[in-house]
Amino acid sequence: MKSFLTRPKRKLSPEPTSVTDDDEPTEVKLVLLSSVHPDIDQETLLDFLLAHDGSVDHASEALKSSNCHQDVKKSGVIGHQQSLRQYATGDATSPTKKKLKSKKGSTLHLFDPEDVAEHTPCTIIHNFLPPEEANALLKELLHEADSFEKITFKLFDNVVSSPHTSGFFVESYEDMMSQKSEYYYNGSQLTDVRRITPELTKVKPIVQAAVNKEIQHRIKTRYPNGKKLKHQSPNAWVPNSAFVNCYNGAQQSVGWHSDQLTYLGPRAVIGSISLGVAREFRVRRVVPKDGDTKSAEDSDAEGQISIHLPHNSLLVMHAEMQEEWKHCVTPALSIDPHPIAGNKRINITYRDYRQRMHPKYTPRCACKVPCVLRVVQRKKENFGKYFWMCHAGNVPGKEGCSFFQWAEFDDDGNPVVNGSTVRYSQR
Ligand SMILES: O=C(O)CCC(=O)C(=O)O
Ligand SMILES: [Fe+2]
Repeated sequence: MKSFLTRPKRKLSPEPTSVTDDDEPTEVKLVLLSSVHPDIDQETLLDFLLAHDGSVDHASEALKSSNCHQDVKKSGVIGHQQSLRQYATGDATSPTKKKLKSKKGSTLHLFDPEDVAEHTPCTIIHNFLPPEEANALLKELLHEADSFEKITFKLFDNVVSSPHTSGFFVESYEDMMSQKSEYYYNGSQLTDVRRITPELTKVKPIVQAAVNKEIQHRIKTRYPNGKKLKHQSPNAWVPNSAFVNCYNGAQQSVGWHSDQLTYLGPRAVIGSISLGVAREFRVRRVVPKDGDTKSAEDSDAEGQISIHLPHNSLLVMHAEMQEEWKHCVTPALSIDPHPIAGNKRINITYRDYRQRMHPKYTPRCACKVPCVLRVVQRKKENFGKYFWMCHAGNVPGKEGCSFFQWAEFDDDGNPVVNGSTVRYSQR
C-alpha cells in the first residue's frame, strides 16, 4: 500500500514536514485508513497507526481484529485514551509525578505545567497575556485567517488539502520580498507572505521575554550539568517571524511532524500561543532503532503524551524538541465553542530565523534550489547527525535530484564549512 503513496507535496507554505524518509504524512495515512474503516473515528485510527509504527497495513489488520467496530455500534463513541490516573503507581488518588509514564498505543494526558515540564520537551504558561490583549490578538488573527489558505499535498497524483489553514508573517517589507524570492519550503517559494500585524507586534516582546526566561530555567533545571545543549545557540532568542494556523472545527488538525530546521538552525526553540478553542497537542519521542527488535521499554518511550492547550496559553518547544520528538494536533471528538472564536482555534508559532541560516549560505543541489536541513532521527547509526538534501521533488510535477551532504555545526549551532565556522554578514 505504501508504494502507492506519494510523498507530501505541500505547496506555498512554510509548514514543516516530517523529517524521516520512512514516514508518509499522517493525513494521507488517515485518509487511507478511513477509507477502509469508515465507522471508526480519526482519534482511534491515529492511535492504531501509532501503535503500529505508522504502518497503514498493520494498523488496518489490527483494526479488523479489534473490537473497535463493535464498540462503535454499542456506544457510538470509541477510543482508548487513558487518563493520567491510570499511570499513577501507589496511591491512586495522588499520582506520583516521577512515575507517570507514556505507553505505546495509549495517550498520557497532561494538564499541569509541572507535569508538562517533567515529561515532555515543552513548558506551558497558562493565562499568559492580559485577557484583553489575548482577545484583541485573537480577533485580529481571526480576521486574517479569513483569507488563509489550506496547505496542499499530492495523493495518488491528485492535490489534496491539509485539514487546517495557515499564514506566514514577517517583520518588514524587505523580509517579505526576501521570503518570496530566496527562501524555499518543500521545494517551492511562498506567494502569501504578510507583514506582521499590530497585535502580533505588541505581543512579540512579551513572548520573547517569557521564552528566554523559560530557556534559562530549562537549562538550569533539566539539562546535563546545567549547561545548554550541544549545538544550541547561546544567544538570546529573538523571534522575527510568526507562523499562524487556524483550526476551524473539531476535525481540523495537523499530522505528526517535526518543524523544519533549515532556517532556524539546530536545537531551535519555538514560542507557540494558543487562542480560542482549546485543543490537544500531542508529542511523542522518536526512539532510534538499530535493526534489532525493539524492547517494550523502547516502545513505551514512543507513547503519546497529550498537552492540553487552552485559550491564552504559551507553549515553549525547547531545544530538544525538533530533533528528538514529533508533535501533532489531533482531530477532536468534540470541542467547547469559544465566546469569541466560535469553533476556531488560532495558533501562533513565533520563530527566530537565524541570519547564519539564511538561504544564501544553504548548499544548493543540482536543481539549483537551496537544500532542506534534516536530522537522522530513526537510525541509531548516525543518530542526531544533520544533513542537507534536495527537496525540489516535493513540488507537484517536478523531480528532485539525489543531492546529499552532511551538515556540520559548531557547539553553538553555527554552520561549519571545511572546518571553519561560517562568518555571516549582519544586515
Ligand atoms: O497548532 C499547534 O499548536 C502546532 C502547530 C505546529 O506544529 C506548526 O505550525 O508547526
Ligand atoms: Fe510544528
